[in-house]
Amino acid sequence: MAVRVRGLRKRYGDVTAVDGIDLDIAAGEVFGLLGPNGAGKSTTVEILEGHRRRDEGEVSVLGADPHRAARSWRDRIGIVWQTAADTPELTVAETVRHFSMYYRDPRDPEQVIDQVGLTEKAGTRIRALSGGQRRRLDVALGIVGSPELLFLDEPTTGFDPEARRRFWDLIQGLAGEGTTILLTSHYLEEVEALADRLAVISRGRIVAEGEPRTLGGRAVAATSVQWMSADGPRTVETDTPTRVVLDLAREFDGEVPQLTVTRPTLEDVYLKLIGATDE
Ligand SMILES: Nc1ncnc2c1ncn2[C@@H]1O[C@H](COP(=O)(O)OP(=O)(O)OP(=O)(O)O)[C@@H](O)[C@H]1O
Repeated sequence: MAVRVRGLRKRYGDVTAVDGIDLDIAAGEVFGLLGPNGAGKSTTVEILEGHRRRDEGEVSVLGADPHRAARSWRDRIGIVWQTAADTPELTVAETVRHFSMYYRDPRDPEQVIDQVGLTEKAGTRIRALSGGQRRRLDVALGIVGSPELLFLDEPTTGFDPEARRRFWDLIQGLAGEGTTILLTSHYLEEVEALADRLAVISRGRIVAEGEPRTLGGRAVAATSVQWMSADGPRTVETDTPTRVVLDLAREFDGEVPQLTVTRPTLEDVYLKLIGATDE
């Protein structure tokens, strides 16, 4: 296990931010943490990173308690901070090179800059980067130490669609090399594209956990079949969509006009899950 958490609790005064979380993340897994604003995602991640003290519970990250871990442990994890680089007058290349020197076994800075798509901006000062470019630099600084475990807290906020796709390729590449990744995101399609497993967290508790494909009974939920009948659009919710389509094909004697067959999206399931705990 790369990450093992049992009974994690954290309070800020009257607010219980994390209210008894259990979590297992296997080595090499990409794990997604989803939840609405204020659900407790960042608090959980910060505790796992060793940047926040917990009130209760057991936490093991790469075999150590993050709160007591040594310098050598820190070398094995990567964190994508929101605005890691505080060096506005340095260039992209200088910053990545500078950060790489903190690690025992860094990646080649030039290659990292290329991986995040900043080669053209390598000679540009940080202060002259756009918001999305800065975020890409944050990602570069998170991976330059070749971490075994990478924490990505809302990594693609502010990315344009092309940069987001490129980032997904990068993450899939890192996962392919065996990097364990804990990702939080508000973009459901991002978690669906990247995560092997995910947990939905709401009000400090995990309300569902599983593969994106099957979360919250998604794979067995009723399927919606829609088509255009002579009287207008029709929709049927069914557990046997194949049978419905076969019957329709027979009825129309061939192509069914404007036929669509849809299962609930991850977003449908997610909204239902967090809605259920809001009542
Ligand atoms: N330093 C702090 N002091 C007091 N309360 C805090 C502090 N940090 C977080 N909280 C509260 O704890 C709860 C959980 O916050 P947290 O940042 O972990 O949520 P989150 O799921 O990461 O939210 P978001 O999606 O908005 O980033 C919230 O109610 C928040 O207001």
